[in-house]
Amino acid sequence: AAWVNPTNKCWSKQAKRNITSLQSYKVELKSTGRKMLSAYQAKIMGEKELPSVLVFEIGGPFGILESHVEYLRKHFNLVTVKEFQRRKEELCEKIKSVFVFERRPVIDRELLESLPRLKVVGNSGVGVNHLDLKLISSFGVKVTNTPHAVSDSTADIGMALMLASARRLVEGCYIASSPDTTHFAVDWLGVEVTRATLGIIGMGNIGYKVAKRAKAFEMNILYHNRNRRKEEEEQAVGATYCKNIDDLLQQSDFVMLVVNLTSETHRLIGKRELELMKPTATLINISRGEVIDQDALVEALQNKVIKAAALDVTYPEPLPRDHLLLQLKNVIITPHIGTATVQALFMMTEETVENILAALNDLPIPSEVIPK
Ligand SMILES: O=CC(=O)O
Repeated sequence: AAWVNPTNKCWSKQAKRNITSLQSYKVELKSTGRKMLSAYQAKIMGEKELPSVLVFEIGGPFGILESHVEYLRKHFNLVTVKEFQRRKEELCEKIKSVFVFERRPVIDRELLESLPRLKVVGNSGVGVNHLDLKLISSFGVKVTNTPHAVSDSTADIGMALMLASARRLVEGCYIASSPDTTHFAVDWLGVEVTRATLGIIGMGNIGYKVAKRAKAFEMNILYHNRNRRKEEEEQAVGATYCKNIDDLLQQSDFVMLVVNLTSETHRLIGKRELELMKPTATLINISRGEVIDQDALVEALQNKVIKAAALDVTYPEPLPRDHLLLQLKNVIITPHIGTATVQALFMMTEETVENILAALNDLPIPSEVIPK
């Protein structure tokens, strides 16, 4: 029987969904993506079978979500790590891509050496600090990520942490549900986010989405970024550029970290930076734990150098149960849930599929990560 390309049907539906749901991705899809989608179809039609893609596992706490499997199988022949290990000789010549979610599967030299036809590592997520980009690239393999799919949900978590910390939401939940509570006293107060100063460090896709949200809270927005944003982009969200991070730290009521973890941002916030912050300020981290010197942060929180911290990321994750950060009342910690929404996870899968297909078909890749 003739091989029927299952991507055909799915792309048109998919393209429509992308265009309505991926706000900032819209622009890219319109200019390049739409053309690319039909180009994929043309190219893929010429192939006899779907490309084989290695995934960690299907289902389970660390595997591909069951609800994504059907979609992925429309584009790829999925090979789990276990299956690959069992049938290595036969499969190693077939696998052209690895779909990575968080650290799974680990891409090390041994794996790279065992996959001679590997062309692309598709990371489902924006942060690629867990990938050795130089090593991967030395095998002639490309790396892609999903900066668009993650931006709304991660910006939302930044806002949620800022609001929860400012209004002492976690303490409030405890008081409301504690058996010891007999009446609601107003003997502790939060602070308002409205019209406060927010300093955003890292003004990429996510940082900019945070700024958009903060504008609705009438916040005074400062930002620092390697590259200054265009004037019209600054004006659209009312953000002021701080070339010097120190200025931002000194002026902000809330400092939000939204940078990628690189050698330049590793321990970006240490003792000196915490001391520059206001004693009334809150530090929010939605990037990677290693951007902060955690020991310095514990000390600053204990000594009231800053008022509070709200962290979606730490090192390690999870923290050891006796870690001091878990014992401080002025700290909120969430379990790295920036992208943990139904929508974000599916869009990440979609964006990864598009990246992988583009790479496998020698087409422009929507989100390629180039090693520096
Ligand atoms: O942490 C989440 C991501 O890197 O997308």
